[in-house]
Amino acid sequence: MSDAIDRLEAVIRARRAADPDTSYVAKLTAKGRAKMAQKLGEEAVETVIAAIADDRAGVTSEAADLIFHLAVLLADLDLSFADVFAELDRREGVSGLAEKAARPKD
Ligand SMILES: N=c1c2ncn([C@@H]3O[C@H](COP(=O)(O)OP(=O)(O)OP(=O)(O)O)[C@@H](O)[C@H]3O)c2ncn1[C@@H]1O[C@H](COP(=O)(O)O)[C@@H](O)[C@H]1O
Repeated sequence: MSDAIDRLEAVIRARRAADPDTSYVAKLTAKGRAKMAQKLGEEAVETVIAAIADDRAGVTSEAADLIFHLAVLLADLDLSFADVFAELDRREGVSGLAEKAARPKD
């Protein structure tokens, strides 16, 4: 796991119980999971808009917001990027097209 992700997860865990008047993580945590999910969606849309505008600096900034808000949501679910990367490891070497073709048909 990258050091930056490890540090981000540690600070989010530490700040969840902080004073919402002095901590954005605590403020968002107090608002609940639906608000966290909403913020994640907003940051995803902002990343999409920057990408369509070919705004590389914008994508970099919005992607950082996106990853931060994903980390806040994962923490609320007692999940971490280790869980996400373990899933990516499990998928390694499996073509996305082959995986989709093998899905049960409804
Ligand atoms: N990486 C981040 C980070 N990225 C983005 N943000 C904040 O995320 C918010 C999202 O931006 P918006 O403009 O959408 O927020 P907003 O307008 O307040 O949102 P709404 O009220 O409209 O929902 C902003 O307040 C950003 O400052 C972050 N806030 C905190 N961190 C990390 O979390 C740590 C702990 O932060 P605190 O909990 O604030 O101490 C910091 O030291 C950083 O390492």
